[in-house]
Amino acid sequence: MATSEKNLSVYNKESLPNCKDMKIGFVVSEWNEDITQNLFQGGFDALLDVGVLKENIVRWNVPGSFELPYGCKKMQESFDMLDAIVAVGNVIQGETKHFDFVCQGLTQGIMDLNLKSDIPVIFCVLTDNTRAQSEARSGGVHGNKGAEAAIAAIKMAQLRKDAKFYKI
Ligand SMILES: Nc1c(NC[C@H](O)[C@H](O)[C@H](O)CO)[nH]c(=O)[nH]c1=O
Ligand SMILES: CC(=O)[C@@H](O)COP(=O)(O)O
Repeated sequence: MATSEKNLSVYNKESLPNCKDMKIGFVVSEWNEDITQNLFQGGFDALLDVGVLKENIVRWNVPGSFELPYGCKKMQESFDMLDAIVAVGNVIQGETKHFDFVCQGLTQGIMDLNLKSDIPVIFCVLTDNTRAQSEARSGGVHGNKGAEAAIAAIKMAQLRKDAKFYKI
């Protein structure tokens, strides 16, 4: 299903675990800052809506999306009490192949963090052909990917808790 066939901001609160003790981090890219701020706000608002406490949310900024893996890694090391981290970025195709390398690098970096470390890192990065596509997915006609990512963070945080519970 393509994003254009769904609303990224829609979630079922009833299906979520108790979130009041969850601690969530955001690492936010400053490139395309209007878009990434909207993504962050969408995620922040969704977390409060489902019961996460404002004081249990931490945010760091990085210069661009290519720096997201490093920022998330340092956040994992600095705040080992976090239940999940959301990596927020927006990469828009320009005239050159730079888009491909930024997207490949950040995607591999975030996947590596998920496979090699304990705190889950959620991929809240819009990788779009046009600014219009990014605007539509950060609080526009297709909803807000930040909200989708925040809900994913809650679900992965709970999966991590459940996994520790069942570990002998
Ligand atoms: N063009 C975009 C970038 N480029 C910057 C890189 O992410 C990186 O900060 C730079 O290459 C220095 O290492 N970043 C985005 O997040 N979005 C873009 O559209
Ligand atoms: C994703 C990018 O780095 C890109 O927006 C930069 O634009 P250009 O490819 O025209 O240098």
